Amino acid sequence: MPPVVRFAPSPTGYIHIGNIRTALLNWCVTKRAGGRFILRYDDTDTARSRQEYADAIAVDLAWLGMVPDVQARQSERMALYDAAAARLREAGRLYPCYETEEELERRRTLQKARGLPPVYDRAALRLTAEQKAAMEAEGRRPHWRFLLNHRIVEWQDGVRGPAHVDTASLSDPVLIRADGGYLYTLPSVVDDIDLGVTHIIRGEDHVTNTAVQIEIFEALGGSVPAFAHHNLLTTVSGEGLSKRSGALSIGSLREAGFEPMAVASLAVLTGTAEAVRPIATLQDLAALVDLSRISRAPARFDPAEIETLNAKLLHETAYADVSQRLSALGVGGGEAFWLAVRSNLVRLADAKTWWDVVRGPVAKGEQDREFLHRAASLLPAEPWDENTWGAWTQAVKDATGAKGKALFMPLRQALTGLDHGPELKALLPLIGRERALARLGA
Ligand SMILES: Nc1ncnc2c1ncn2[C@@H]1O[C@H](COP(=O)(O)OP(=O)(O)OP(=O)(O)O)[C@@H](O)[C@H]1O
Repeated sequence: MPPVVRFAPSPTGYIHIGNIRTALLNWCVTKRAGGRFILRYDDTDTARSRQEYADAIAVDLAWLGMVPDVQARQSERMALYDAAAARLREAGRLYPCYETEEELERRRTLQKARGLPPVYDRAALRLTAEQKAAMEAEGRRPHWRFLLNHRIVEWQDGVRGPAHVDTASLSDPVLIRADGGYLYTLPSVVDDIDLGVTHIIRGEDHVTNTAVQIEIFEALGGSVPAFAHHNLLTTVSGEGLSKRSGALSIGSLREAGFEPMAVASLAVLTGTAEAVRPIATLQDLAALVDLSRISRAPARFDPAEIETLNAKLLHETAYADVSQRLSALGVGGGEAFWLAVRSNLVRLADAKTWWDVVRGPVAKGEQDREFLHRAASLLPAEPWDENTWGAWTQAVKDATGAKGKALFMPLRQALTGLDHGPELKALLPLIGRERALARLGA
């Protein structure tokens, strides 16, 4: 059976490189096996979720080449969660609690003072019907906790190998808040069952959730998917990433002019046993993904590496793959120009700078006018090709005795206005005889 995976961000900010690592790993695992990819907006937190963020997530995924097969929004699926909550209540697995946050905090402080773990003591289970009625009459509204089975929950983790959590060490999780709103835990399981999710690949921030959710899958009679928890990406200084801070957002990397595959390669290969390098397509990247070779330690993400990777990727990119974007930038010169400049680019937009150099005007610095006049008089007739530069500079060398840097640098500076840049044997035919003569001051 082909896999069904989901990427389930909360639309509470712009997704960052860490979130996209999760999305890409899911995409790679499912698409190479002919499976489906669900984009599910976990937007039960109505105060913080925004349509604008949901739209931006879809744009970010599409930019990286991920178009979901199915989209779902939790805010539209409340009836399913209500039905599941009713079933858990009937089964005695969901119970009302009336403690306020302050009461709970006081109890936790006491537990810690006695050297006990700050785990919820299930006091609400001992409330009588009268006590509950009295609290309701006072206007207190319950929140609802899931009754854990207090057992060792085990699973074979795709990244971490055999994994287990003793749910006796956990507080019964709150599934429904006093205002009736659902926390993430229950809707996620209900949707995974309803949408037929077979593999859950997510960050290791969810390991404890997994133990709880496996108990909920079982309580609802759903089949438990395979789980894999990958390491998280951090900043270079080791800090976590958050949608709320906006740091390293996919949108900002796109606006900075990076190639989607440079971003994708770095997001997926960082913190794995694979060497970090630019991979040309998602398909090729998918073939490299091996969940069991993802490191257990958090992986530092260095934005400076994107520049290196982006440059390497462009250096190997074929003209056909960028011709439309070059036209949109106002860059001409066809394939010959692309091949001449691509190894000098860090970002695609840099091509425009070199195109401006070809077209001119170029900056005029200090010039040895006599030398340049001599060189101009030796310029061969067109048509020019890759051999023109070599033949011409040989002629200039023979005539003037200049060699090495003394020969090439004045010519480069006069022809391009710069002391560095693409190889002149490729650039000279694009500049052409007329412009070359003018730049040499002839
Ligand atoms: N730094 C990270 N590195 C790798 N994966 C991450 C990172 N942060 C979150 N994820 C993963 O991204 C997915 C979407 O998570 P979620 O929407 O909760 O994002 P978040 O960045 O953790 O949230 P927020 O900043 O809004 O609290 C989850 O599977 C989560 O494990």
